[in-house]
Amino acid sequence: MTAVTSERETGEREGGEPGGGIRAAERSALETLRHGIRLSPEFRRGLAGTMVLAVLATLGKVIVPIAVQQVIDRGLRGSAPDVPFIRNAVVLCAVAVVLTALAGYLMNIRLYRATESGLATLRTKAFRHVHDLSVLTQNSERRGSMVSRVTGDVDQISTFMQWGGLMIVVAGGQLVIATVVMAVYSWQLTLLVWACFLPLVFLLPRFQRLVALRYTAVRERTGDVLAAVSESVVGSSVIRAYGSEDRTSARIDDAVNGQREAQTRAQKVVGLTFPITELVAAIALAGVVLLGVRLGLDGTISAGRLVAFLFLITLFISPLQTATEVLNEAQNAIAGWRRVLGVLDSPADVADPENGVTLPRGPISVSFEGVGFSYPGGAPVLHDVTVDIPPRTRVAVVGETGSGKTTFAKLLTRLMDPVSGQVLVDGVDLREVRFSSLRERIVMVPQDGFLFDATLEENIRFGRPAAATEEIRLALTELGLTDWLEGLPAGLDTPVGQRGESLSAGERQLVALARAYLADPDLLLLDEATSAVDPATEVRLARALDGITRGRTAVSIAHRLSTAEAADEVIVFQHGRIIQRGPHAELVDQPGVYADLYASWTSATRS
Ligand SMILES: Nc1ncnc2c1ncn2[C@@H]1O[C@H](COP(=O)(O)OP(=O)(O)OP(=O)(O)O)[C@@H](O)[C@H]1O
Repeated sequence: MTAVTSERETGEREGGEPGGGIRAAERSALETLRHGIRLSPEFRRGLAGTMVLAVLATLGKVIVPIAVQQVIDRGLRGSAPDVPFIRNAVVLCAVAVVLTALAGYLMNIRLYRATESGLATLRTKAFRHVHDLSVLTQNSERRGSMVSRVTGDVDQISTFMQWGGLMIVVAGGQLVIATVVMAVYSWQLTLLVWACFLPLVFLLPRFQRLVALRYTAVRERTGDVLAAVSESVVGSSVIRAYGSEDRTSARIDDAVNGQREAQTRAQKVVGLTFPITELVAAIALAGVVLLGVRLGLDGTISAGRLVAFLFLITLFISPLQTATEVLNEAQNAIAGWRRVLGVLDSPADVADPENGVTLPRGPISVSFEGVGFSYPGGAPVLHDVTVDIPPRTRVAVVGETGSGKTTFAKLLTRLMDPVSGQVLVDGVDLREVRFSSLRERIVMVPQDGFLFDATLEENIRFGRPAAATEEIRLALTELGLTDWLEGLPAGLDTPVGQRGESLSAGERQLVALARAYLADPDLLLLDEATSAVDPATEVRLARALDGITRGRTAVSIAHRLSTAEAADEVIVFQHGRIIQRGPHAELVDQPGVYADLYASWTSATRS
């Protein structure tokens, strides 16, 4: 069970905790569980009934030893067996066994139902919250970790809640009830049994720590395998192009072997639990037989009680045999809870305002007033940016790499909020605008717009889910893309593949533009793609860009300065400040950053 759990893990464990994760890591195991159950109250639903069934299932297990004792001591005591008594005892045993099995089954069903609905709530809450987190929290290195938290980590909790948690309840009850019955039969033999098992009870947690350590190594090695395999799959074209298949295979082989060895080392320790508990049980049995016979000869214990004792000892063994695994699972589950709660506790730093403003439709104006921004823990990347963009103006934002252009665009779409100053649309602070209104009026087309594994039509419709096929066709016609559409094998029904891999980079941009055009925003932000495209697509892109920006306020992060040439105004960024502003024709004649950028761009494109 543990091994399976470990293999499901992704290797992305403790690292990359979002802000709240630190708090979550400080919580004690009990607090973590309490907090988790508060967030998904379904876990508690019907718990009292489940506990009653657990007690019944456990009680049922001691009925057989008690019946055996009664049959031997009372049914077989006289010169002739008391057949009716024995028959009643057998029937009672049969009923008890059936009822125990039934109670166990019902308890399982109830437990599964409660844990599954609790986990479903947890998953939904975690996924929703991931969407609420700003881009600051969701930077690329953390996205994978977020996904593993809401999938693998929740699965880990699930394994424990449905198996380990139950084992703790049943096994704990089994130990208590068996001890009580044994003590009633003979306190001397009970002491003997506990004396044999007590060292094991102290030893098991230490043992479990060793198991946990070995499984940590397994998880690390599993992470290596995943990293090696995913890198080789993602980079398969580069690997083939450079003929480095052998090196890649060797890396994968090493990782797989490392995981196999770690897994074997872990299993060696886990496998020890069984023989050790068996050995202790055998010693206890031998001791009980020896001492029991002496007590029997003294007349202190009856034959029936002694035999029942031997049965009761077996009730001891199973919980102890699985204790190492259960403890390990409990530890994994608590770690899983901590990581999931870490996601849920990360504050959504860009919040939808309560009673937010809905902006009326129509041409939009933008103002940045003394805006400053720095990424968490980083140096300021925008300094006192002040700029006005009148409605229906086409603005090109240019600057060297890392000068702050994308940060400017992210602030304008409220993917994050400024550290100082404010961003206004139509005179309203962005922080006061209702999310739905904001997303309707302002659309950003990123460099590589994400395409879903669906048809071209479905991908374009993402801009406006209610759009009819004819409207999608019309949008493509208005953007001058009819010839492109007709050239595609299945027209609008062409599948684009995962992330749009069946299309060229330029075609993916065309789809992203058509999607934005269909959304019909009043302010359009374009992060122009840097990848080179073929001349025919270049012409189509230019045509589509012209069509999409016409009559709107449009801000383009221009990597090709032809976009700046066509814009009404150019804004030049350097080191997070606006250092030049004006039409291309004016700026290109002034000595300065823009003229230099333009000169190097023209020489690069002409060479
Ligand atoms: N998520 C982030 N976390 C920390 N720092 C960041 C992050 N994103 C960008 N930066 C830093 O902010 C600065 C401005 O980056 P920005 O992406 O705005 O520049 P840019 O002008 O758009 O660059 P490019 O043309 O290469 O896209 C850079 O120094 C960059 O390293």
